[in-house]
Amino acid sequence: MMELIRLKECHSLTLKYSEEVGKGVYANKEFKEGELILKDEMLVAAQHSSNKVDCLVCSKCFKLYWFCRATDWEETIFAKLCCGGCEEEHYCSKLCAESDWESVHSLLCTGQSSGSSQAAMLRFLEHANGTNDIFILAAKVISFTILKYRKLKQLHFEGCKLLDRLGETDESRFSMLLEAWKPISMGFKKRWWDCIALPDDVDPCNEGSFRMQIKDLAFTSLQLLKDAIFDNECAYLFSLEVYGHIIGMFELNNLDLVVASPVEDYFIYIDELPSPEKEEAERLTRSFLDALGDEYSICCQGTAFFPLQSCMNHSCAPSAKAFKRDEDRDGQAVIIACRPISVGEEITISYIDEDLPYEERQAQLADYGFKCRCSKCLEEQP
Ligand SMILES: C[S@@+](CC[C@H](N)C(=O)[O-])C[C@H]1O[C@@H](n2cnc3c(N)ncnc32)[C@H](O)[C@@H]1O
Repeated sequence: MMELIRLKECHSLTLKYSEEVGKGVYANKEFKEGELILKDEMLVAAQHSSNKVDCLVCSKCFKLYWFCRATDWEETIFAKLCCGGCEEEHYCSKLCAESDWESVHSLLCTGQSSGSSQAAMLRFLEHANGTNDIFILAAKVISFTILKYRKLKQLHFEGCKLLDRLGETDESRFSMLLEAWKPISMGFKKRWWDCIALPDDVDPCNEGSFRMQIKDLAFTSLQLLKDAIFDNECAYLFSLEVYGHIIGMFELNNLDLVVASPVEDYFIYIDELPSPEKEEAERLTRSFLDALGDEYSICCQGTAFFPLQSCMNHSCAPSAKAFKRDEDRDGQAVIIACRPISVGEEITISYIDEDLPYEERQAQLADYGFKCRCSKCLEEQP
């Protein structure tokens, strides 16, 4: 964990473990109110399939498409293609396309040059889109780990060519797989079917069969994924236990991906202009807004895995807020201090609307599997 913090050069933060709440993030320096604490880059992310129709974003950095400036015309045309030739993913630049291909997409692509069985991958995606698109995120985690493992293995054996691969043992392969898995292990929690909240329309006496149905759904999805990308050397990743934990990690981590539409800012800006500049600006931009249609201000919505943010615990009187500033136009998580924070203090965020009454807060937090005992709850509990 500390390695990840070092890699991200977050010298101002530290991770600690407590019996009561597990991992937590603590301040190594003082933060002023409004100061940036952390920009956490997502490891894997996916836009909700229903949101894809209304909001075109880069599949790697999640910047809104027409907001990205390409350097020249050729780049603009080239940038939008996936390296494998599928039409599912779109990119704002060649750099994003190549980086996504190398880190995740090459195994999940349904194009001609994909590294998986196209028909099997299509079956997996169809099932995920028809049931729960969290499976696509889980597939991305598995693909990320396999590709990283292969890269580590290649690097390792390039380094000891003369050994004629004698160094390749089950043990060395396993330790490379563990190394590839390390960033994901940060968010590992409970199995999906154990931690998913019971929906309101399910009678508590049917809880057992509900959880069984969820497990069966995960099993079906995993079989379809195995048909598409199974790798014998990474067989551990394809166990139902690991798959259930990966999905559970998204269920329990408060990791929404939101990238606002820049058009919203335009309206705020225009509203604040004095007359007659306001009317003039509206006249000049009306044709552009008409061309964009009614859904111009829909933001990108999805789910992402942010390794460090996933270690931040909840408080109804939080010390920090996940809050995008004007300049934060991509899918990174931005954490800002919402009051002064002293050295050694825990950085907490609120997973819910902390202004709700006590009972409602506790009910919503039950979905995350815990009863909140923060200072505000202790004060307000009946
Ligand atoms: C996003 S994770 C936070 C990191 C977590 N402590 C860990 O070890 O990975 C959310 C989980 O942390 C625990 N948690 C977070 N805030 C808590 C709190 N105020 N009280 C008790 N448990 C909490 C719950 O188990 C919750 O499902």
